[in-house]
Amino acid sequence: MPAAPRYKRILVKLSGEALMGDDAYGINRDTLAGIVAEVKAVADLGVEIGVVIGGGNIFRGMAGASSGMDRATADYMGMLATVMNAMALSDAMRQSGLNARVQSALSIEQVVEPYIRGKAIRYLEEGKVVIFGGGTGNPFFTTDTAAALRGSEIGAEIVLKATKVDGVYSADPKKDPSATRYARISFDEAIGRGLGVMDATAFALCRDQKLPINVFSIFKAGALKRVVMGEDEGTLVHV
Ligand SMILES: Nc1ncnc2c1ncn2[C@@H]1O[C@H](COP(=O)(O)OP(=O)(O)OP(=O)(O)O)[C@@H](O)[C@H]1O
Ligand SMILES: O=c1ccn([C@@H]2O[C@H](COP(=O)(O)O)[C@@H](O)[C@H]2O)c(=O)[nH]1
Repeated sequence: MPAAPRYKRILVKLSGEALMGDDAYGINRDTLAGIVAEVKAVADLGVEIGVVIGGGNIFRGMAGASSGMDRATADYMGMLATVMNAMALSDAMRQSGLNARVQSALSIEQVVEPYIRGKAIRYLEEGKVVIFGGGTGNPFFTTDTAAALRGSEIGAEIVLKATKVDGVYSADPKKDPSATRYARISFDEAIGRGLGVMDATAFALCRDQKLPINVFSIFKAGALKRVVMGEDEGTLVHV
């Protein structure tokens, strides 16, 4: 008998920046199709999947604020960017045969339906992938925190941070080539060491909800499925 997935319901935090592929900005169609194939491989196992998508490929509030823009205004622009990514992701999923729904934390009902927790859970039970756009709906937060929040709300067993690096390192591996990767690390240690792969708010919420996080590279073929099957992949952040 084939092995069963370790998790029945997961929350995938998908990097916005990863959608760029090798482009300098925006969404690379081939990269998007590759990411969707990774998600489909897990959906085909019968795993219920919620997705929170980032917006760094289009706009980050901090970047706007650093060029003189009001921070909250810049953050709302960042949240709108995540809704665009959610729509592109849902469209690519539809093309691959996946049934996906977008819900937004910001109210733009002509475009996507609003976030309604009960409805999201029903979609998951029906086997639909639910893509949460608009982050938390509040400025001064990130989509990592949205992933911790939605993951807690939908009763996910784990948050899977699908990003550009293959785990949590002792320092940012893009800046420090001598950084080493942890196979496992506790929330308290990750927060205490100020490891920048996720913001402290997201780490703290997951810690308090006893919701583990697995950080892995979305560019490594089959990595998402390996995490879901309970194999060693990336870094497990645990209570
Ligand atoms: N200690 C660390 N270990 C691993 N990565 C780190 C660390 N510190 C900083 N980073 C950086 O964090 C990045 C991932 O987090 P970031 O929030 O920037 O991106 P994302 O969530 O993948 O994208 P987006 O915000 O667009 O959704 C990595 O690309 C890496 O360069
Ligand atoms: O809850 C949230 C989530 C996001 N934002 C803003 O959006 C951008 C893009 O999100 P990333 O997590 O960086 O991918 C972020 O920089 C914030 O400006 C937000 O305000 N609130």
